[in-house]
Amino acid sequence: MPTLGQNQYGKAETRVVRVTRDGATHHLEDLKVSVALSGDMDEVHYSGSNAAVLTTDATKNTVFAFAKEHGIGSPERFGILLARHFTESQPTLTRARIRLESYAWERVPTPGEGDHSFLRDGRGIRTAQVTHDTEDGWEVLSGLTGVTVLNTTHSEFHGFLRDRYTTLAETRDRVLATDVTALWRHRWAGPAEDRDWNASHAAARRHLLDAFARTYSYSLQQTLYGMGARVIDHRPEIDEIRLSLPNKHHFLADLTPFGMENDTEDGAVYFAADRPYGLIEATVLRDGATARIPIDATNL
Ligand SMILES: O=c1[nH]c(=O)c2[nH]c(=O)[nH]c2[nH]1
Repeated sequence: MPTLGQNQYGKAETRVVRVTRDGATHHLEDLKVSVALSGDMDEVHYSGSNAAVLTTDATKNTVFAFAKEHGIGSPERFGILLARHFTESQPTLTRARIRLESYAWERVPTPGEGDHSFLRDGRGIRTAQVTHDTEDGWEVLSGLTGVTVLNTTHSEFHGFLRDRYTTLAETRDRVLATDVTALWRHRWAGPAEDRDWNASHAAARRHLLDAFARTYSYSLQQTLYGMGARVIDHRPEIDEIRLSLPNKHHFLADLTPFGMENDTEDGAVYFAADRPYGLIEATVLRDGATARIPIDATNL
């Protein structure tokens, strides 16, 4: 008889929006939550007995009930509350992994008319992944995705290997653009739903953007390392960060058929290519730390 391997189940992509009222000033939290549970699940697969199965429907209901009862606060805190609830309330559930996306809204100012209008912020999505395993303990990852950044200069690329298929021209001045996906692992220091996850996230985000902007780049790989190292150097609570950076190529448009020069010196026109794109990925680790973020965790 074939053996059942790793398995998990739960409700994926529950969208939950919480409004908190402070008089006429309202606050909005907007999440997508995916629950994946594991444990004593041999029987449901082998024989169809559901006796050990907490329904995926109940896990979805728990997301809404917890949002009302405990508030959200931050994706990390909310993920910790949910993971703890599932592993501590059901003996058959020994592992809970909660993935969260958080969508930011900024206010549309309406002086004198209350504060209840919002504009969805398009500057990327905040992510988190909380895992509680009754044997292995806790892991909290925070991250972001879809944060698009571009430098119009201070990027060169030359000196690379050449083989018979290499045609790329060397460049001393190019546009460097990417959509940042990053996931970082927090050093675990006990139950921490009350930690200031929002401040930690804001600081890590700031360091990533600052390092992207300030690195004089000879490759996107070098920029990636600079971004990760900046976070590790400045945030003692973070031991590991994995980055996935597509190279959003901007090619100089060929204007010679029109008798026009097009060079970077005095401002140029680029063709912003869509695909294919280079994809540069790496983990940056604190000295002595062990890499635990899976290599494809940033490609979900
Ligand atoms: O920053 C870059 N890294 C590469 O590895 C690469 N390869 C390439 O064609 N262009 C670039 N740019």
